[in-house]
Amino acid sequence: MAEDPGAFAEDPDAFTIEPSPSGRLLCGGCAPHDVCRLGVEIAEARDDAVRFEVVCPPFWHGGPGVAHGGWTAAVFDDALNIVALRIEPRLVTKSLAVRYLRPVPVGRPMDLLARIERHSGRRWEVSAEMTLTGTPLATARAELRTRRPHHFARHEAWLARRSPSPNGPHAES
Ligand SMILES: CCCCC/C=C\C/C=C\C/C=C\C/C=C\CCCC(=O)SCCNC(=O)CCNC(=O)[C@H](O)C(C)(C)COP(=O)(O)OP(=O)(O)OC[C@H]1O[C@@H](n2cnc3c(N)ncnc32)[C@H](O)[C@@H]1OP(=O)(O)O
Repeated sequence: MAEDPGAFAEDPDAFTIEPSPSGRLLCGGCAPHDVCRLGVEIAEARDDAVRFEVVCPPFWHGGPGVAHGGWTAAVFDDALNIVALRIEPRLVTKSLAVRYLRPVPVGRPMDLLARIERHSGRRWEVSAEMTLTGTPLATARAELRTRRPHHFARHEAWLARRSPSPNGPHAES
């Protein structure tokens, strides 16, 4: 079915990123808590790079004293977006590749440096490294996209067409 963005009564994409009461840039799930529940804090920001202090909370442990790999990936997703969000507020992650080099400890402050590698049009290439006392634990690369207008409204319209119907689920593609 053709999509007409002009047909959307309301554009959820119009939301703006406002710093939380404590000045943090937080995603939708953490904004009401005024704290990043992944344990990510900006330590230092430059034009094309941001340094973070990250600590894996105990409830994200995978093995004994060791972070779940999904925590590491989520932290990279967060940091890699934040480094570009400072220039372009309308981003989504298109791909994310993580290399797990050593186990990541729970409850230990670590350093994460994220940088913009390349930017052209809607395409952003970003990279990051997580270290403990200078030793790399994990690295990541991601490709981000500047969202097209009406990205979230388009998603909602697509989802609405997936609603169960009397003729059975997924009757319309
Ligand atoms: C969940 C979003 C969160 C955004 C958060 C931003 C700020 C938050 C504020 C403060 C936060 C502070 C720190 C931020 C920390 C973290 C940020 C996390 C960022 C994320 O973790 S972000 C979630 C994961 N990442 C996605 O969720 C992307 C899903 N991936 C796509 O969205 C597209 O893939 C895209 C845009 C990457 C490439 O798209 P493109 O434009 O280059 O290519 P194209 O147009 O050809 O689309 C290809 C096929 O996707 C269909 N398609 C496209 N857009 C659509 C839409 N809106 N609705 C329904 N279908 C859609 C087309 O219809 C076509 O389908 P088909 O092949 O069947 O024709």
